Amino acid sequence: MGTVSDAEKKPAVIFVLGGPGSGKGTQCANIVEHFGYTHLSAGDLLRAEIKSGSENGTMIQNMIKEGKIVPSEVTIKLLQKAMQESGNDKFLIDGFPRNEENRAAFEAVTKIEPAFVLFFNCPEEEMERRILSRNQGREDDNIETIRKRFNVFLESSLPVVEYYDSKGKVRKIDAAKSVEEVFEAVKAIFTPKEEKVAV
Ligand SMILES: Nc1ncnc2c1ncn2[C@@H]1O[C@H](COP(=O)(O)OP(=O)(O)O)[C@@H](O)[C@H]1O
Ligand SMILES: Nc1ccn([C@@H]2O[C@H](COP(=O)(O)OP(=O)(O)O)[C@@H](O)[C@H]2O)c(=O)n1
Ligand SMILES: [Mg+2]
Repeated sequence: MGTVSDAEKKPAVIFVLGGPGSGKGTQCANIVEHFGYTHLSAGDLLRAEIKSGSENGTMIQNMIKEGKIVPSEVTIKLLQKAMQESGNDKFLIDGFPRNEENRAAFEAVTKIEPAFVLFFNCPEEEMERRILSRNQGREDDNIETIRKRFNVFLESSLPVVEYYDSKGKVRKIDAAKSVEEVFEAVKAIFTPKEEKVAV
């Protein structure tokens, strides 16, 4: 505990960001299959926390319904627990950090810097279409909440992407294409250069 060897064992983290409906979850599932990462969706962890009947459940549910961002203390605890339980040492953290508070708190608490940020760039009309046909029974996938989530994305989440961009850490993907085409672009980022076949 707290030794140098612990510091050496810091897990590899990739933040997967993009607006609601940009395809983060879909592409993370593909990356898991091909590259052995563990996928941790902050939204999925928060929804599981509601279902578990936790004391924070009602607060989380209300915030999700309003498209607001849950205090990072709650979300980071869930992420840390899932990381420990996974037994893996490489993670796709999907939908987090969603604002500056998420970002700064994660860094302060875990001391982990992401290897890079995978950013799915998609026009709002396309994201809206996708969410409205997602059919996962989510309480926030209605037009009223979607509009609020888009505003939060523009005002709070994009600045986080810009912060990492200023550090040269953003790998931006055109997410408006088909699932297959987007995954081709994703694969190019995850495949080490020496393994790429020259053409
Ligand atoms: N490239 C794509 N083209 C069309 N539909 C997509 C694409 N990627 C994902 N979808 C669909 O759009 C919806 C939102 O995708 P999802 O992966 O849940 O996005 P996010 O996690 O960013 O909100 C899902 O119903 C998914 O099947
Ligand atoms: N870091 C995060 C991620 C999600 N959330 C909440 O969970 C909701 C759904 O997040 P999600 O990542 O599952 O949504 P999508 O971008 O996948 O559509 C967000 O709108 C927030 O209310 C949060 O509070 N903090
Ligand atoms: Mg998602």
